[in-house]
Amino acid sequence: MTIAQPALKRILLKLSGEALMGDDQFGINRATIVRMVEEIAEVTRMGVQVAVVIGGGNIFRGVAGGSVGMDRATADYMGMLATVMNALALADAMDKQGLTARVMSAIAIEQVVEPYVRPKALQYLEEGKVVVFAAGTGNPFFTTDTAAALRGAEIGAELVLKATKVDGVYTADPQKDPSATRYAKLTFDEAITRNLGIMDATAFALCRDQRLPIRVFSIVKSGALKRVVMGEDEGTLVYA
Ligand SMILES: Nc1ncnc2c1ncn2[C@@H]1O[C@H](COP(=O)(O)OP(=O)(O)O)[C@@H](O)[C@H]1O
Ligand SMILES: O=c1ccn([C@@H]2O[C@H](COP(=O)(O)OP(=O)(O)O)[C@@H](O)[C@H]2O)c(=O)[nH]1
Repeated sequence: MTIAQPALKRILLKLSGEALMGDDQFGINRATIVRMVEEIAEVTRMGVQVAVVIGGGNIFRGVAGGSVGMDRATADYMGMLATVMNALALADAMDKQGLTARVMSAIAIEQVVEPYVRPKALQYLEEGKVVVFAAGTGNPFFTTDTAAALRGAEIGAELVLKATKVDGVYTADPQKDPSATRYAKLTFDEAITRNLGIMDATAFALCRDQRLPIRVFSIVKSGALKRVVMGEDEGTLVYA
């Protein structure tokens, strides 16, 4: 009997902050995080190297009211700090489930997390550790989706996997337009010219230029991460 091998060796998984909320209104839902970590552990055991970029929307949108009228860059730094909190929670859950996780932050907070140093991140991945990239790109006016594209390119990931609440890229936002239909695949140029709001244009453009494909899939659907890693058709593929 031949055992099926994963189709991918190194992946960059983008988890939106909102995905960590589960059914809660904001914050981190423990059951949701535990389930996600189980899925990550499963593919790691198959020998896939996993790096994660975590969002901050679940915490940041909870405090965003207080940022109304604030300087944009200052509010963005608050958003980046929110991703550090999520990264710590995620890494803690990973350690509890037998994975070895390392958080690397794009902003220096040295008493709390180690700084992002690319060769160190590559070393951890080679060692089978899960690297959680926190604080996005470290720059205001960007998003964690762009951070996923950037770090994905930097570590030589074969694919960026965007795990989100919807199960792919639709002709319009499916949460607002029930008649929207899902693409099985589409090019970056199509995604950008059609202004599809699933990811920002900066992230799409970076992946397009680096020829780094993105697969958008549902975080709610159990086993989806493994199916993507096995090369099965799950969600939507965006390619150059
Ligand atoms: N064309 C589209 N196809 C799929 N989802 C879309 C589209 N346009 C907007 N969206 C929205 O983008 C969201 C996915 O982005 P994500 O980063 O997970 O969420 P957020 O930006 O709210 O944190 C989905 O929840 C969906 O409602
Ligand atoms: O490189 C980055 C990444 C994130 N952010 C800020 O952090 C917030 C949270 O990130 P994001 O919205 O991407 O999280 P998600 O939607 O994935 O939960 C953003 O709104 C930005 O304010 C930023 O300024 N630069």
